[in-house]
Amino acid sequence: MTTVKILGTGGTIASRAVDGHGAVASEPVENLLDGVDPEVTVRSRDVMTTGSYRLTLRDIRLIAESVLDEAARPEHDGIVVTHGTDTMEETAFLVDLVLAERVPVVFTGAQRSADATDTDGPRNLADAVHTAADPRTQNWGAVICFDGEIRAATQTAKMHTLASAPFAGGALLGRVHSGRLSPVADPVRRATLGRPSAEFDTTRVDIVPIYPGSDPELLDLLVERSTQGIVLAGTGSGNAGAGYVEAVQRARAAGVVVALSTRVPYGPVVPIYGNGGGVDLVAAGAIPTGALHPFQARMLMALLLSHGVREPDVAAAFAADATDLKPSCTPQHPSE
Ligand SMILES: NC(=O)C[C@H](N)C(=O)O
Repeated sequence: MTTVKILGTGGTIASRAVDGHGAVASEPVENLLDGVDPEVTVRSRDVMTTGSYRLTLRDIRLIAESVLDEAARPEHDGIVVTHGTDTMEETAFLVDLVLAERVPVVFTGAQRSADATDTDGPRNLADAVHTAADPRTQNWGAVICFDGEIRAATQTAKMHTLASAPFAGGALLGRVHSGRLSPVADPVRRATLGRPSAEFDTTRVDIVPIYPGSDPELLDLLVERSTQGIVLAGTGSGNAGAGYVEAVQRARAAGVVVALSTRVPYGPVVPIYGNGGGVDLVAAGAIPTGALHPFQARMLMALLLSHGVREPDVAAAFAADATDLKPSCTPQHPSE
């Protein structure tokens, strides 16, 4: 019989209203298993029970370690992680970076609490278990399964605060409905990185959004606060206004690694513009993050820096995401 391990971490799928305090993650994962396919042997345990907006890098490392430990056990065909949607893209991406095993790791959650009459949690969890149990998902890495869609963790982001299908961006690998999984594509996976150590917990990488009138001296303040890395969420294809090129140069001179991402949800960073734009920022030492959005770029940079990786190897790691011409998946059914 197929065996799936479910790791609970909290999120809306595990939340109930607490009088006057809003919804709070409180349900152990074993209370959420009602809709799961009885044909699959399910084992479950809680790693933590919290809203994902509260997660620290340490928490994310502990979740990733639990996943890797379970994935290494030969009795498991797949792993499911229940997780809040707010930062699911960070945890799922970190797991994808470090997962060497072939077992799929399927993240899911809910947009409506466990005590809502129309909660979407049970269906999402049932879909996630089907996905993890299906032999065709072996070697898919970490994926996000939500509202019937299965997406590669890489490049996926929460794009809607309330919608029942909040995730988009990453490659669509398959669809699952009523216990039937239809694969669409296989992900193109990057080389596996070493698992995070305790060093990861305190590796400081900050994100700086660029907007009209934003102050480049924020970079200097972060350098003063001993940041180790800065990800710029640039405008458009990766640009910034007056003063940022010099601020990047100062940060680089202080030994801080700077990456250039974009605040735009879709499309890669491509140095096109001068006069302080992407061409000048890259010349000043900012590493383009390709199609990785700022929050996943931050996770990759934090993992690399915590492993002691220094430039130019950080730049080489980002080069894997550096072009939209490289497909992030190979279609199984080109017509879909
Ligand atoms: N839908 C959710 O799970 C959102 C929740 N605030 C969380 O991330 O924990």
